[in-house]
Amino acid sequence: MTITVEIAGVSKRYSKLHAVKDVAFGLNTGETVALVGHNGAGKTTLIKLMLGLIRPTEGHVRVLGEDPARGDFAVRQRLGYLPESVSFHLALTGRETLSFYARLKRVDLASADRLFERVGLAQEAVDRPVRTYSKGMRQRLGLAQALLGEPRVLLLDEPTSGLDPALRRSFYDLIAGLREQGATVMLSSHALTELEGRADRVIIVNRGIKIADGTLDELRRIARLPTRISARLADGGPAPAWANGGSHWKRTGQLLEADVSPEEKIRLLHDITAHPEQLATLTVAEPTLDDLYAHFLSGQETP
Ligand SMILES: Nc1ncnc2c1ncn2[C@@H]1O[C@H](COP(=O)(O)OP(=O)(O)OP(=O)(O)O)[C@@H](O)[C@H]1O
Repeated sequence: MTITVEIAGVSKRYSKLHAVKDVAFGLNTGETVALVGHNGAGKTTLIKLMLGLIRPTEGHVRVLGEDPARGDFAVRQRLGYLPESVSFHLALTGRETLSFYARLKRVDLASADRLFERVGLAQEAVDRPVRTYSKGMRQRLGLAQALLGEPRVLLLDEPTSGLDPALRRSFYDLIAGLREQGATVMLSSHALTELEGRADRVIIVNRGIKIADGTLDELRRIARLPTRISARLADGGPAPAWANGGSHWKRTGQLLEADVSPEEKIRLLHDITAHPEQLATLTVAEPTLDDLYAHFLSGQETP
């Protein structure tokens, strides 16, 4: 794995306000990282710093080994960006829009054309003015623009907001393909549930400070939140021994539920599954990203 983005001791101040405060992290090739936080937490500021649109007040930012604020064309060419709200010239067609950005990035037009298929914009639509596009089609065009020149680093600000579930899925499929090709993808999002299983790593920011950074499993280990085990007993049989031991089972009819610590979990599951004939169903719910997010933010002041 090679590091593609390095943020070291970075702060960004606007007069007295710290939009970002002493943040450090690295992003690697082939990694999809979610940047999450409340409104005003500093996500867009971090993305702007990586794009070189603003300079840090302190610390340094490196993208593909260079300072992005220097405006090095070779770096900009390998950096893709999808802003939170894409706004295109409504009178231009999809093809004209993409050609415009392709010229700016010095990408040949034939490869730009192939992006329409990749993002799922039908040929019938590409020669229509953007004015006639739905929100999802505009987002696809935005993504095609971000993918121009096969970027090594892709920064996506709230990429799935306003998209329907089918579009979201196809969007994440595309991201998975980019990850396989070794691109670094950072996406900021409020949609925590959909990030599970899709982001390799999650960085949580609050009031400009990084408060958590790790894979979902790592964050679960740190947070030590309980796992919920729900077991529905088969009708007619005797109550299993494990249901009588320990005081944490809550029983509603045939349904038994308990919140158990990471240490207890394996032992209990072992006991429960020793007699599968006694069970109708068994569900094991690990803490979700929503739970972890609430945990890491608890006790913190939020904006
Ligand atoms: N150009 C600016 N001048 C002054 N303050 C700014 C500027 N840009 C951002 N801020 C402030 O910095 C803080 C972080 O803003 P930022 O836009 O990075 O948050 P965010 O996490 O992207 O929020 P959202 O989820 O709402 O997009 C906010 O308090 C914001 O008001």
